[in-house]
Formats: sequence, C-alpha cells, structure tokens
Amino acid sequence: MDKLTSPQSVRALLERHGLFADKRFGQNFLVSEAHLRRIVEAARPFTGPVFEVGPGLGALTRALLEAGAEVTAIEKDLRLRPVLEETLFGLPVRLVFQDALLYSWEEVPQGSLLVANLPYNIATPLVTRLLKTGRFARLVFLVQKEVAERMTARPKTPAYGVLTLRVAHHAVAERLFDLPPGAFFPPPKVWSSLVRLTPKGVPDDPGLFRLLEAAFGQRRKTLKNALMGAGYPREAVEAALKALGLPEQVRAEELGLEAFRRLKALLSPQP
Ligand SMILES: C[S@@+](CC[C@H](N)C(=O)[O-])C[C@H]1O[C@@H](n2cnc3c(N)ncnc32)[C@H](O)[C@@H]1O
Repeated sequence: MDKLTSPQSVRALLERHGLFADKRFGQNFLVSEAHLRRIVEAARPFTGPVFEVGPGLGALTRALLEAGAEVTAIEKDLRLRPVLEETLFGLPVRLVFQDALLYSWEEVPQGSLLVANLPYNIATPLVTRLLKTGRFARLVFLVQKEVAERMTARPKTPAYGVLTLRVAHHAVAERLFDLPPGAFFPPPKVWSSLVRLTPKGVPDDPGLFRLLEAAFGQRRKTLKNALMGAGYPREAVEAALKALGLPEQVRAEELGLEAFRRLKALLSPQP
C-alpha cells in the first residue's frame, strides 16, 4: 500500500474516489513522511488508547497503528469512509464517523492519548474540552502556528491570553516544531506547529476562567477597568491589586497564572 506521503499519491487517491479536499472540513493532508514519523515519536509511549480526530485519508492513522497504538479515529466527512476502508484495510482500527465535537470525551478511559492533525476550525474548542475531562495523559497535535503560539505564549506578548492560561492551568505545554505549508496537500496558507500537552491532573476551575474572560475581554483597558466593566466592584478590585502589590495601571497580559489564582481568591465571592 502506498504510504500517502507525496502530493501525487494523495491527488491520485482522491481522484480515484471522485473526491476533492474540502476546505470546510479543514482538509490539508499531511504528505511528509519525515514529519509523520516525528509526530508518532512525540506521542510515544502509547501507554493508553489513542484517539485521532480527523483521520482524513488515513496516513497518520496507519503510522500510529504500525507503531503499535490502539487507535480510535473519529472522522466527520462521510465521503472518506470508502477511502479509509481501503487505506486501513485489515488493520485493527476503530473508525467512528461523527463530528468530534459531539463525541463522548467525558467517557474515554483514564490515561487516553490524543494524536491528531486537527481541523483548524475546531482545534481550540476541542482541546479545551479534552483538557477539562481530566482523562488524557498526553495530547499531541498539529495546529496553525498562530494557535500553537497562543497555547505556549509568555506573559506580556500579543499571543498571551485566556487560551494560554487555560492550557497552563491544565498542562505542561510544548511547541515541538513548525511545519511549512508544503508538508501538506493541498498546502494551507499558513505554517503549522506540533504541540504536546502533558496534563497535570488539575480539575477545571470555572471561577478562575470567568475572571480570565473578564480580564482579557477588553485587552486595551487596564485590568482594573476591564474587571470593573465586567461587574466587579471598584473597591474590591483596588484592594485586591494592592494586596498583590500590583500597580493600578497593570494590564491583564502582565500577570501569570499564579497571580490570577491569587486574584480570584481575593475577589471571591464572584459578582
Ligand atoms: C487537517 S485534516 C487531517 C487529515 C489527516 N489526519 C492527515 O494528517 O492527513 C483534518 C481532518 O479532520 C476532519 N474533520 C473536520 N472537522 C471535523 C470534526 N468536527 N470532527 C471530526 N473530524 C473532522 C476532516 O474531514 C479531515 O479529515
């Protein structure tokens, strides 16, 4: 079986099935053998069942199966069923044709892994949801470079925000390497990055994230004004900033996760 790691082989497979890469599904198929191998290496060891969102034509799925992973692959595009039945023929994979956002992630076994080249339009809500389940031991995925930068940003940078802190709350985040558009067919307009998240086993903290949404809701304002705009009383905000030794003009992007946790404790109960 062709390894599906050249634009020519992917184009030929699609043509043979009368298909085209559908932008609505974020279909940019990985055609770089070297990158495929690096993704599998970044996901090892396969200490739990592997979930792949968007197997596409099955290139990554097959690489994972050949490396010994137990894979459940969830694909939304029903047109790809005959392709996957061909490319994964005889391999022990569980294929689920469903929107991954509707999958019961809260019921996957403890210690599961996500390994995926994610469709760009669901990457952020999906990763957020998976982190909240507390069931994943490792998440290794390709996303647009800009999203990877937001997930791994440092304070006081434009990419730093609620997504950075969501990821930092739950996991240790690494941006492992970047991939040029030419690693995919058809090539996307932007670069991609491989991200690895290693969850720390910390439960969700809805109160903290309500505070963060308020703090970053109006980025151009000072933290004090942003919080007051969201309904936090002036006196409480001023007292909390003082207790943290922060100036009144401080902006949300200057605070790290620990400072926000302390701010939340000082501002409870929530308005
Ligand atoms: C970037 S492609 C990756 C394909 C393949 N894994 C690869 O690396 O070549 C994204 C895949 O996700 C699928 N997809 C898009 N939205 C989805 C959703 N909501 N649920 C599940 N799969 C989805 C697309 O049809 C496509 O197969």
